[in-house]
Amino acid sequence: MIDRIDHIAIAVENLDSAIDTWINILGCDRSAVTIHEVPSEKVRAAFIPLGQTKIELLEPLGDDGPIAKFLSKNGAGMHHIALATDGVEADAKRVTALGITPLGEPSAGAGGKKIVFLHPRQTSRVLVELVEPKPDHSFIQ
Ligand SMILES: CC[C@H](C(=O)O)C(=O)SCCNC(=O)CCNC(=O)[C@H](O)C(C)(C)COP(=O)(O)OP(=O)(O)OC[C@H]1O[C@@H](n2cnc3c(N)ncnc32)[C@H](O)[C@@H]1OP(=O)(O)O
Ligand SMILES: [Co+2]
Repeated sequence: MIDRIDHIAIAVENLDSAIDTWINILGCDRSAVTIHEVPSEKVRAAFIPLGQTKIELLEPLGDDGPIAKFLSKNGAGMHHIALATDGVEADAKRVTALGITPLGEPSAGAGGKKIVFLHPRQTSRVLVELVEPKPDHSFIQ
């Protein structure tokens, strides 16, 4: 069941300067930021904790991949909203029955959490990521 926003994601050209911007806006220490490279998504991600949710900053790894393509078309900006669920497979099946197509099978996202995306054409043109936090919450960020 989906029960909260896990993170709000922003595509950025330069991760380090975006981290500086957002830790200043949020008034948090840089030591609270966790950075993950996820080659399968061709992205380097920084998570900044914000109460029960996070800001995710995404910089492309290389010239191809979803973030590179998004930036080349739109420049930096809001990229997706991630919703936390205790069962990503069950929710992917549930939304499929509603006619919303998951983009592929659930796979490992940042920190090894199980993720799947839904096509924005079927979700009010907002890219939605379903994310299943690890049971031991070993990867809070
Ligand atoms: C490190 C993992 C991390 C985590 O949280 O753990 C991540 O979040 S990884 C984030 C990067 N990975 C992804 O984004 C994977 C899912 N995305 C995709 O599969 C594609 O980006 C897709 C299918 C959304 C779009 O790819 P496509 O090649 O079809 O791009 P187009 O530019 O042709 O777009 C088609 C259509 O979709 C609209 N679109 C694209 N991106 C977005 C977006 N971020 N938000 C809303 N809408 C989007 C685009 O405008 C086109 O619409 P159209 O009706 O054709 O004008
Ligand atoms: Co994400």
